[in-house]
Amino acid sequence: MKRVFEEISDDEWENHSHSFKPSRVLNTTTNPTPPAIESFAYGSSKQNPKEDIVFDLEDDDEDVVEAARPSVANRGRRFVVEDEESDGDGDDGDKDADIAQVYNVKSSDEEGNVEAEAEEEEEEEEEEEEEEEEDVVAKALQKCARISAELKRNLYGSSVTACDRYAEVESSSVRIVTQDDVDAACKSQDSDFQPVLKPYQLVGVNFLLLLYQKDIGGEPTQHDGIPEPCVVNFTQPLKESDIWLTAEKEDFPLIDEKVQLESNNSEAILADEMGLGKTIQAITYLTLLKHLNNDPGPHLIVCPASVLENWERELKKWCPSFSILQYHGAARSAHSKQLNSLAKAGKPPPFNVLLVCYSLFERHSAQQKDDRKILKRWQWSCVLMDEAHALKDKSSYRWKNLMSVAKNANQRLMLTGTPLQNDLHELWSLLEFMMPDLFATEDVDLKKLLNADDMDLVGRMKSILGPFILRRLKSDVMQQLVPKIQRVEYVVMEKQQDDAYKEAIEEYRAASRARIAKNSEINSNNIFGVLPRRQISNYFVQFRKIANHPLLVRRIYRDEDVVRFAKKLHPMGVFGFDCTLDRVIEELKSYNDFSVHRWMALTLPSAWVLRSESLDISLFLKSGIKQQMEEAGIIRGFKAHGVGGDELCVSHLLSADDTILFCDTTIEQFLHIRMLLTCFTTVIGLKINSSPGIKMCSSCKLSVNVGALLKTLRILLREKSLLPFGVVCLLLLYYGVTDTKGILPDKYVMLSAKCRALGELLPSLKQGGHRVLIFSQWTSMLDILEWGLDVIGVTYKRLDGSTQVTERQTIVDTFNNDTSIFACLLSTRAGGQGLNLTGADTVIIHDMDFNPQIDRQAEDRCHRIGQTKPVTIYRLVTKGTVDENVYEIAKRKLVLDAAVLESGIEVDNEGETSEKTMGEILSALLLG
Ligand SMILES: Nc1ncnc2c1ncn2[C@@H]1O[C@H](COP(=O)(O)OP(=O)(O)OP(=O)(O)O)[C@@H](O)[C@H]1O
Repeated sequence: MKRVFEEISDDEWENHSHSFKPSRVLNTTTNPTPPAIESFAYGSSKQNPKEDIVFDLEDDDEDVVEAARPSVANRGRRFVVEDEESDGDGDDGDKDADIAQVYNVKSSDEEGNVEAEAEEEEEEEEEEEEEEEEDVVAKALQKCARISAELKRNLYGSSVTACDRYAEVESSSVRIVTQDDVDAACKSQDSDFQPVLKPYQLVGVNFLLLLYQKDIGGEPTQHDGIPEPCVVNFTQPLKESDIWLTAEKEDFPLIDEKVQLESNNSEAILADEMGLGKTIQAITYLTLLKHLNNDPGPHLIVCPASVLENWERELKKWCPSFSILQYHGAARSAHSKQLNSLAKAGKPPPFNVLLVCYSLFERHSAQQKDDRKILKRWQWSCVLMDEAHALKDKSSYRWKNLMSVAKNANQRLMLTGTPLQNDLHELWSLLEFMMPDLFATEDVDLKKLLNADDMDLVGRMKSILGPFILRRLKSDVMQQLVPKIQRVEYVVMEKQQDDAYKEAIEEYRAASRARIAKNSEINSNNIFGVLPRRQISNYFVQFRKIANHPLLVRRIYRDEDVVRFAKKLHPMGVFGFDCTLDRVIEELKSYNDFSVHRWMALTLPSAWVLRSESLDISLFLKSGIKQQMEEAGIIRGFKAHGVGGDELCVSHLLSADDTILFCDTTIEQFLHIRMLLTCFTTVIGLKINSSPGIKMCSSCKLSVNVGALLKTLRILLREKSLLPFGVVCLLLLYYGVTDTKGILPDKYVMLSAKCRALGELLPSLKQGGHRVLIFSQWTSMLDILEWGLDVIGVTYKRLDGSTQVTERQTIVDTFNNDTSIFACLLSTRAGGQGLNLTGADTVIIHDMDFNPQIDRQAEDRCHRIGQTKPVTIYRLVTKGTVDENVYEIAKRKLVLDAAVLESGIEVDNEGETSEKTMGEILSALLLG
């Protein structure tokens, strides 16, 4: 089945409510058999007897077909009736009548019969549809099984009967390249770097090269003529004749649709466990393609923003001959025009590798559409997707838009340490992306068809997919890997937090009861019958927040306080001078205690604490800028003192009488100010919505008057020093508030059991010479944790989704290299994947996810190649809260994972099944 993968249309875009539908299956205890989806992880343990059956079938396609067909044993009654009837006379024409007769016999009155007939017809139609849909799956598996069998013969040669996966194959018998070839391909005259692959990495590179040689992923008919597996002379370079598509690749011709449709593809998933060096294997592979096959690309590498810099760095190191272009942020703006005109003119791209982020495929802006248009004009040799589990949802914009670019590539290569999501249909999404011709299912509801409990199906898929996917575990390949110790710290709430939790239970219980009282037909045992879905999710999140920190809800600041603060903030235009008082009150009322506190603290004139990579107090003091600012009347009574080398405390910036007005702003000045504000917010880590600087500037309508300030600004801009920017930005935010009432004292940060636990744990870890990564799913929690770490008195860095992409690698490097920094705060989403943070040897999962694989990704930021110390993982669980439920579910899932091997993950907080689980927990909590 051929699919046309095109850019999402405007209509389609409009109709989508969510780009990424979260979906995670959390297997509950109702299923006694561990779902074996993770057995796709290609473990050697043969848990499923069917595996062997399928494996033996490769010499007999018909049997493969049979094996690939979904089991009918558990289908509904109609199938039984139909089978019996067809057995009788085999006449399809009589079938409906016969079925009706069957139902008539069961029915007692005529009317009922008519209804039953109608229902039956409907059922029949549905079942037929279902059957057709099942057929789509069966057919896809059947096609894939043929190719798989062929590929196994080619890949495993004589080992075929004994091997289920490439990793098991005696590596010497299927090698194309050796370390010598790698040396020759990766060497550079300008560098002393010795690119030495570990033995299993060499196997990985050979695997990719073998698949490159073989033709997979196209229509089966194209594979009938698969050449006999070559007797590989492993040290010889590949010959032109061994490779397909080399002819079309010359001079990077623009896409010829005809050629593309007929071309063969090579696809693979490299799924080694996190930290085993997938990046390096993939880069070496691309280098070898150039070295041995004269295939210089162009290659497109798509990855999460956090690892963009790392990719560029590793590419430069392992493949110095490649020219690389990072197409993101400032580099994007600098190059888009040039790339566009080259692409339009049919000229080859000026790079071997283009590095882009997934975000380029997620939005519908004109800019991103234009970017994708450019990408579509070139014929890519390899489109490589890092952390490819990002493509688990085939209905997402990301999947569709990326496919519209990748469909024409000669090869789609996926890297993921967690190839399997919790659902088979998510794995299918990956496979369909990799091999759309084989796995396309159009609108079939895969969720319905791909049941993870169907061991038969799981076994078949596992065996069929074996040759396309290579996965090794750390325990398999790295005997010397440092141990990973898991610890769970149960923490106990003290009165204030406990009260907050109990109050929430009472409030939500009362709300639920009120709804039950209103409607007597409600099923009062099931929360889904009582509360709307969104409410269930909201309540659950509130419980989780309180379990993490009571300041994450508003309980301390009463409505009167909020109104009082609003009256203070309103004249300052904190939310924009256009904003009415009522609107400010409304806004503040929606804030949690911590946010209200922070807003009040930010409007105070004293004791601003700045923290930044670029802050250098001595530079500031020496530069003469301070003096200029004082002379210009911009600062007065400036006092600075360093804390931990990179903090600056500025007090008494201005007296309340000094007014800083901005009026008659020119565009240029406005842009400067906006830049400064953005800079300021970065410097002190202030978060106001997602793009703080912009929001503040556009809404504040700052008017400019302070000529001296602007003069100084110009000086500062010339100096290109970030520090004074931060200081000046402080001035911009100065509104003359002197009332410190309402600010929470430091002891409040220790209100949570988890922060108190950190208060004990962190100093002792520091004393023991350990360094720590602290993960939370919520950036608001990270904000509180920053406060907590300040109070505890340890140094730290922070990385989350709001961290500039260009800053992320610097933060990683600084943390890894500067041992005076004790901790790194990370959001699980932005910091949990791809990063190398081996500078730490301890991971604290502050709040766990339902899905333990998300946390495992986070753990492996420091448990990876390069780690020399044993790694300890702490999970914090607040006793007597939903935290315990989340942990129990995650633990159960981990046991299942262990039973069937490793699995994969994507970060999603509100998947369907977690919704179901939330419902179960809340039913017990509120209705029990
Ligand atoms: N052969 C090697 N020689 C030296 N360093 C290596 C080698 N292989 C991997 N590394 C280093 O090991 C670290 C982990 O590698 P990499 O980031 O490629 O792992 P990964 O499998 O992609 O992990 P993840 O799934 O977490 O993204 C990196 O710092 C990398 O430079």
